[in-house]
Amino acid sequence: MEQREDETVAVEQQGEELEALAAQAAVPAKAREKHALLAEQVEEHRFRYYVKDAPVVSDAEFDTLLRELEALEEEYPPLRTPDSPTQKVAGAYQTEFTSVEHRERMLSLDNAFDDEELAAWADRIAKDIGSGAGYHFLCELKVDGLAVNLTYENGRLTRAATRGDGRTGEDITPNIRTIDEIPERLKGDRVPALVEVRGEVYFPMEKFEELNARLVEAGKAPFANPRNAAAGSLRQKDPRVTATRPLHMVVHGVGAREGFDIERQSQAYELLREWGLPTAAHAQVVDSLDDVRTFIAHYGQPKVRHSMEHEIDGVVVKLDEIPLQGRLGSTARAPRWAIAWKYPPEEVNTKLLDIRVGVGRTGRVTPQAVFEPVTVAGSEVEFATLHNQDVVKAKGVLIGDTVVIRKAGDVIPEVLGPVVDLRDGTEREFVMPAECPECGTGLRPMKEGDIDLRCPNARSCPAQIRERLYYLVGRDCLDIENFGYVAATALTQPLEPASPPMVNEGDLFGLTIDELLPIKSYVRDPDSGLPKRDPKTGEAKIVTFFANQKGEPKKNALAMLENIQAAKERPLARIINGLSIRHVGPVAAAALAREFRSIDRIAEASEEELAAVDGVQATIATAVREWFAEDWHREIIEKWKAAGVRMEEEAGEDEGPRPLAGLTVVVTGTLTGYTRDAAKEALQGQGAKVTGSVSKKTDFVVVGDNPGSKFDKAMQLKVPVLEEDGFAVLLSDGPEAARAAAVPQEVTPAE
Ligand SMILES: NC(=O)c1ccc[n+]([C@@H]2O[C@H](COP(=O)([O-])OP(=O)(O)OC[C@H]3O[C@@H](n4cnc5c(N)ncnc54)[C@H](O)[C@@H]3O)[C@@H](O)[C@H]2O)c1
Ligand SMILES: [Zn+2]
Repeated sequence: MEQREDETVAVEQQGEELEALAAQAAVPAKAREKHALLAEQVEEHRFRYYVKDAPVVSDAEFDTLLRELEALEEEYPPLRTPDSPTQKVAGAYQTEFTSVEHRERMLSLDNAFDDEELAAWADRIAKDIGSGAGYHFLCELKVDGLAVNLTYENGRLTRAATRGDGRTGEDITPNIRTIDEIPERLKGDRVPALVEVRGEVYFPMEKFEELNARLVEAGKAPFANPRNAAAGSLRQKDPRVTATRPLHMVVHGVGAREGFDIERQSQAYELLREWGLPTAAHAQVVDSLDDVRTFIAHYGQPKVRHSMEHEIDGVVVKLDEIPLQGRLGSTARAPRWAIAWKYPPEEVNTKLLDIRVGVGRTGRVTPQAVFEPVTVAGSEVEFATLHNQDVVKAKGVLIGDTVVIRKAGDVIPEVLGPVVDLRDGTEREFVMPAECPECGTGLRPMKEGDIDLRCPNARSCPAQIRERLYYLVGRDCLDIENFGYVAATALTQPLEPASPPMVNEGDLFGLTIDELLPIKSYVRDPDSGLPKRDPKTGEAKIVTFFANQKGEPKKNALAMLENIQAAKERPLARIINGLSIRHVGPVAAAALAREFRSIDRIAEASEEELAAVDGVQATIATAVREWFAEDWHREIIEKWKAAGVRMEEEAGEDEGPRPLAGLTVVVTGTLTGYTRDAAKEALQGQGAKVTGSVSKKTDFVVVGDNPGSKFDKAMQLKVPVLEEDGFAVLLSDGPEAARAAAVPQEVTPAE
C-alpha cells in the first residue's frame, strides 16, 4: 500500500515538474537568458558578500539587480522557481566552518523603498487579519551588520551560528564568545529551557579607520566598510583574531523556544533584556501606520541616524502580536508580518581617478581624492579630503582603485576603503608632491614633527590668496553676499585676462565692474580647491562669471560690488578675523578688538601688551606681531584704510557679544601654558562662567596634567573634555570648533 502511495506522489511530482518545465519553455528565450544572467550575478555577489566578506558592488547596486530579477519574475511567473535567488534567504555555500542547523529557520526581510510599498504591506496585514482584531506595530532600527543565531540551553550559550541559507549556518561559537556583551549564561530566575536568540553583530563606525590602518600596516587587505569588517572579523578561523576586534551585538528576535510563552514581540525584548542580552534600543510600539511613518521620519534625519554607534540602513516594522505573526506566516524568504523600510543609501562605489593636493588658506596642503562623479545622499560628489599623507596610507587606497564613498546626510563625503578584489595591478600608490601644485614652491612642515606640509609662499601663492579671500568675504568676517568661491577664484586667478584684478585682499574695495566683465575662470570646488569637471565632457568647467552673453554685467556682479562697499562698516572684530593671522579666529579677534579698539593700536602693541589681554595667549601675541612685521600685510591695511574701511571703534560702542557668553567651564589639573588663574581670566574675559564642579550643565572641562576625579566625572556625564590644544581652540575659535577638538568619548549605545 505504502509503496503504491509513494509511487503516486512521485508520479505526481514528475508531472508537476514537467508542467513547470513546459511553462518555462513558453517564456521568451530573451527573458530566460536575461533571468539566467541576473540570477548568476546575484549569486556571485552573494558569495562575495556572505562568504568572502568582500563585495565588489554597493548594496544599492545589489538591491537593484535583485529587484530587476523580481520584476522579470513578476512578468514571467514560470521563472520564479524555488531555486531562484529571489526565493532564497541567501546561498548555501561550502565554507571552512562546520555547518549547523538552526532549530527554526532564519529569514530575510522584504523591503519597502517607498511609502506605497509600506502602505501595501500594511493593507495586506489588515486584510489578512481582519479589521476586528486589534494589533500594533513594533518599530525598530535596522542595524547594518550580519545576522547571527545564539542558542541558549538551560541558560547556557551552547551554540552560535551565522544565518547561512536560513536553515543551515556556520558554527562560529568560539568567535561569538569573544564578544563581551554576549552573556555566557543568562541572568535571572526565569531562564528558559531553550531559546534561539537572533541578532546583528556590527563593527562600530568610529573604530573602522583604526582597524584598516592596522591591517594595511600588517600588509593585509583593508575592508571596504564597517559591515564587511564585522562579517570578516567574526568569520575568522582563529577566534583569537576575532577577540582583537571591537565587535558588538544587538538582539532583535527569538527563534525556537521552550519553557516560556510570549504574546508580544516587544514583551520578548523585555525578557531578553532581563536575561542580560543587548536588546535593540529605540524600539517603539505604535498603533497606526502614521505613527510608523513618524518613527521612520524621525530616525531618518541625518543627525539622528548618525548619532548611533552602529550604522542603520533602515527601520524594521513588525507586527507586535505573536499569535497574529503566526497566522500571517512566511514566504520561503521572509516573514509576512515584518518589513524593512530602507533609507536612501549613503554608500556608493566609484573609481578613484586621482589623488591631488589642495592648498588651504594657511598654505596647508591636503591630499584630495578625485573620483568619477557619483550621486549619493542627494548630491553629486567628485572630491573628498584624505586629510594628510598618513591617512592615505592608513586607508590603504591606491589611485585607480574602486573605492567605497560614504556621504552621510549633509556631512562631507569620505572615502571608506578600497574594493581590493577589483584591483588589476594598474593601481599606483599616492606620493606626496614636493612642490606646491599652484605656485611651485617647495613644501615643508611649519614646525619640526608636523605631519602637515605647507606651502610657505603666503604672499603670492594663488591658492592661498584665493582661500584667504574666500574666508574674508565669508560669514565669519565681512559677510559679503553674492561673493562665493567662484567669484574668489575668478578675481584672483582668472584664465583671462592675463593679470588678475586682485593681487591680494588689499584690492577688494577698489574693484570696478569694467575689471570684472572680461573674466573667464575655472569653477573650483570650495572644499578641495580643485577644478570641477563637466560630467559630460570630462573637461574642466570654465565660466564667464560676471558678464552675460552680451557682455553686460550680470545682476549678481553688480550686487556683489554694492555689497563690498557696504562691508566697509563691519565691526572691527570681523575685519581682524578676516586677516587670516595664524591662531587668530573669531574669538581671539573679538578679544583684540575689544581691548585695542583700532587696527593701528594693535599694530603698535608690544608682544607683552598683546599677551596681557584676556583670551590672548602668548602664541597668539607672537603670531600677531609676526603678521604686522610683514610689509605686504601692512600694505593691505593701508589700502583698506584709503578705501574708507572703518578700522576703529569708539569705546563703549557695540561691544558685540562675548563669544563665550553663556558657557560654563571647569578647569582642572596643571596646564603648561597657564596658571589656573590665567586660564580662568582668559575664559571670563570672553564671557564664560568658570565653576569648580562638573555637572550636566558644564559645557567644557579643561584638563591639564593629573586632572583627577573631575576628568572621570566629565567622561561619565559626556561633557566635552579639552586638553591644552583644545583649550586654545576654544579661546581662538569658540565652542563649536572646540567641541570638534575635544577628547573622544567612549561611545556606548544610546539608551
Ligand atoms: N553588495 C553586495 O554585493 C551584496 C550582496 C548580497 C547582499 N547585500 C546586502 O545585504 C542585504 C541583504 O541582506 P539580507 O537578506 O540580510 O536582507 P536585509 O538586510 O534587507 O534584511 C534582513 C536582515 O536584517 C537584519 N536586521 C537588522 N536589524 C533588524 C531588526 N531590528 N529586526 C529584524 N531584523 C533585523 C536581520 O539580520 C535580517 O537577516 C542588503 O542590504 C543587500 O544590499 C549586498
Ligand atoms: Zn603655493
